[in-house]
Amino acid sequence: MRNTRLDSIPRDEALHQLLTAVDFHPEKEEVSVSNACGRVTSHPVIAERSMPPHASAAMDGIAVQAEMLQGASLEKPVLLREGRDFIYINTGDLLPSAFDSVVMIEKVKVVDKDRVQVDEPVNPWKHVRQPGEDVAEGEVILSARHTIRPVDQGVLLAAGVEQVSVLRRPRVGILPTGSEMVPPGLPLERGQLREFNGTVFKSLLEECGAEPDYRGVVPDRKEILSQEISRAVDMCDMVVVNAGSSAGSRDFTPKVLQDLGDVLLHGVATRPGKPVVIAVVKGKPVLGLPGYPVSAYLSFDWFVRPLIQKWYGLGRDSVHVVSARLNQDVQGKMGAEDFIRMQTAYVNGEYVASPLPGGAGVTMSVVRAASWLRIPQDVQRYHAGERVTLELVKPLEAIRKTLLLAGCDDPLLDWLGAEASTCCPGWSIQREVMEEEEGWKRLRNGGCHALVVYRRAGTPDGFVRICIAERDMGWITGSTVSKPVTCAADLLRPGLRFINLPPGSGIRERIKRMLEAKQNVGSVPNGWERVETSHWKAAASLSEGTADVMVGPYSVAKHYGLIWRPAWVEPLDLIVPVTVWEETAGNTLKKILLSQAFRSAAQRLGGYNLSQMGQLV
Ligand SMILES: Nc1nc2c(c(=O)[nH]1)N[C@H]1C(S)=C(S)[C@@H](COP(=O)(O)OP(=O)(O)OC[C@H]3O[C@@H](n4cnc5c(N)ncnc54)[C@H](O)[C@@H]3O)O[C@H]1N2
Ligand code: MOO
Repeated sequence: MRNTRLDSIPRDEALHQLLTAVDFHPEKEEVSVSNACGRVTSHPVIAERSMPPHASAAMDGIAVQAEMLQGASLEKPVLLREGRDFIYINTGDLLPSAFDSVVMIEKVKVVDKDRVQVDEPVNPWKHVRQPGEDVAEGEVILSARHTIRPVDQGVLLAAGVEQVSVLRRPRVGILPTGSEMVPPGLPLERGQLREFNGTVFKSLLEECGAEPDYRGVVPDRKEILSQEISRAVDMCDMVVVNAGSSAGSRDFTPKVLQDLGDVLLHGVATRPGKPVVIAVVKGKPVLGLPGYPVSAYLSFDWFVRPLIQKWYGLGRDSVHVVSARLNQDVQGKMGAEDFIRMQTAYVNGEYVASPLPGGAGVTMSVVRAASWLRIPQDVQRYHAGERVTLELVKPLEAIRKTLLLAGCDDPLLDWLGAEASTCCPGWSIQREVMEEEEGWKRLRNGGCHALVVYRRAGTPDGFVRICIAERDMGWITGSTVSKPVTCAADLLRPGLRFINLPPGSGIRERIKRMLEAKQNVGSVPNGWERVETSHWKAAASLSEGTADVMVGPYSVAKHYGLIWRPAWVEPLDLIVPVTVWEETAGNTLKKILLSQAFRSAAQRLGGYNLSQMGQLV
């Protein structure tokens, strides 16, 4: 029987239950300091030797007895003979016991092969590093439970420590489940999916100092899952089972864990990430994390990372936040804590943010996110214009170098972003697809740096218009259509499944006008309300045969090998406020638009006239 009722335990409470149910006593092991980066010390570490071990020169020059230079002046310089009164010495050299100070070479006047002259006195121990100046034998150099960093490796070696006692790394079993999942490197057949959460977990585990044990994909068979979890529990200190944690007919993880040990809870009050199972088997934590990649990623952070911190007895990581103004309303779900992936940029001296589209299956939303907006369980909605606290994923410096473009979609704009960092190091471009009217509002409110439009009309005062390219738009059909589509009226052909761009997109308006001009007032193609947010995504549906026809740029048709018939040519312009255009952000845009890399990308994509690229129009 399936379990269709999930708990709704607040995340903090779920974590508390997990952390109080398990106890770790990691063994200690000795590792060589050169391999100790990232390891956690088991004891305080004491310096075994002083650094420097002996008095040594801190500057290049001559070693002298300070006494000899007493009273030296311009009028009465002191003459010194090499070997008797001084020796030449270099930074770091041992200071022979006959000397107590160093005179910098700049202050030494060479008289002849054996003699030098110095015309000022020197204090005893001047420019001499005393034994133990850096670290003295017996000093505590690192505390217990300290994560060793590169600089710590340096001090350990300096202090004569070659082997350091660290806590054993927890071995964490990774068990991706699903008969349709295929590990990286093996060919995929239709109906199969690439298993990638396992790799994400593996790297996250390495990042937090654990030893991942990727145990391969477990098929959807209850007995096998049970066997594999048991084995993993025997071999590892903790186990992460991925997918099969929800209410599907093949979601066996909760049941299997119940049979093998104690299930503490099944279901946390979060979106995404709800179907988490937390269990203890033979005293070891076993977590069933949801399969959707965003949910998997988040729930790893909520539960696995703190477990590893508990293993080592480390404190929790601090979260860096920024306060930003919301570009639009953001809706949470009743009774759950929401985690929204946010685009974040710095426009006209202010941080602004908008939610990224996509559900828990859209990994790209996490890839693109600069920050997270956490909506607590008791908040339902944040409003446009409201200031919210965002948890940073990218450093503020990267956010300050992010150009946010609103407006229409085109594959060429992906390449504007793709080439941004090549011609302007550190810079990136984020886009938000929206209708022109909405885009103008956004631009005027300072919610983005620039607006991409497909119509060339008058440019209001205070803005400049730059041509990106002219694009060839056409009627695109896939292999499901035998007779090509060559005009708007053809879209009405019975049986054709059209795929559209979101309301407000230029294509919608133009097709409507074209149909009206042909006396087709009120008729729309079958599938008019079926929407994809980008030309790429619409073309992917045509290529897979789940839609028959779309209207879009030549570039996507070419990429997918779809049939393309010309419909119209339109400009792709960028509207930028003068205040932005004349600042660093505007200069960066200019540089990318005029770069050879961007031009070459447009030529590769095909279907663009580049004669005015990057010019004010
Ligand atoms: N009737 C209900 N259906 C679902 C519910 C629910 O409460 N009632 N919850 C939904 C939510 S929320 C989530 S999250 C998913 C998670 O379910 P599972 O943990 O059982 O995951 P699967 O269904 O096996 O996988 C879903 C999906 O995730 C991708 N996936 C899975 N494993 C991997 C992997 N190792 N690497 C990459 N991608 C993976 C894949 O696209 C799967 O199709 O359930 C909803 N359903
Ligand atoms: O819990 Mo699911 O992870 O909401 O998407």
